[in-house]
Amino acid sequence: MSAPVLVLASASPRRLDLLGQIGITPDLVQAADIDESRRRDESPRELALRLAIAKAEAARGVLMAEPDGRLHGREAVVLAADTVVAVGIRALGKPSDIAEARRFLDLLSGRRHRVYGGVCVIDGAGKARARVVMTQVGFKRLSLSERETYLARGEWQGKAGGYAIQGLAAALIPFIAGSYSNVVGLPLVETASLLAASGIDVFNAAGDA
Ligand SMILES: Cc1cn([C@H]2C[C@H](O)[C@@H](COP(=O)(O)OP(=O)(O)OP(=O)(O)O)O2)c(=O)[nH]c1=O
Repeated sequence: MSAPVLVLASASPRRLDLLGQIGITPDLVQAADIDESRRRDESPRELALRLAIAKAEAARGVLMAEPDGRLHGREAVVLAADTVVAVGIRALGKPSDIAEARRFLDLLSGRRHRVYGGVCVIDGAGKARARVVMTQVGFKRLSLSERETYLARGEWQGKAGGYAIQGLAAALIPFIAGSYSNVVGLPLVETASLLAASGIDVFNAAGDA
C-alpha cells in the first residue's frame, strides 16, 4: 500500500519549522479555517485541545471532499495544533491590534503564566489522537521602554499572548518550566509520539514506508 499523505493543517511557519527540526516534511499544507472563539466555561486547556482537534478535522474534511483532489486516493494523516497563553483563567489568543498586544504584555509583565499547546493527529483510518501540553513561562517586570520597544518591533503579530519566545522576547523571559517547543507552537515530544501511533515514526524511517 502507498504511504499516507502527511498533511500539516496549519498556516503557522513556526509549526512547519518545528516539524522540520525533527526531520518531518509534510506532503501537503492545508490551513484550517475555524472559529477560534472560546466557549463559556471552557478552560484554556480545554480550548487548546478542542481547537487542535477542530483544525485537524476541518482540514481533513476539505481534502476528503476533493474527489479527484490532492490525496489521489491515498490515505491522509493530518496534524494540527493550537497554542493558548493563559493568565489565571484568562486565555490570550493572538492580539488583534497593538493596543491589545500592549494589554497582554501588561498582564504578563513580572509574573508567570501558562502556555497550553493542543496537538491532534488524525490517522489514515480517521482515528483522532490528541494531547495538551502545559509549559510555565515567567516574564521579568517590563519597563515602559522595554514594552514599547518590543511592541514597535512587531513580533507580537500573529502570536498567542502577543510575544514570541524564539525572538526578542527571549531577553524578557528569565524562567521556563516544561517544553520549549510547545511555547513556540508545537510540543515535539508529544507530536512525535502521536505521529508514531499513526504510522509515522521519526526514529524509525522504515515506519514511514
Ligand atoms: C507564545 C508563542 C506563540 N507563538 C505562535 C505559534 C502560533 O503560530 C501562534 C498561536 O496561534 P494559533 O492560533 O495556535 O496558530 P496560528 O493561527 O498561528 O496557525 P494555525 O491555526 O493555522 O496552525 O503563536 C510563537 O511563535 N511563539 C511564542 O512564544
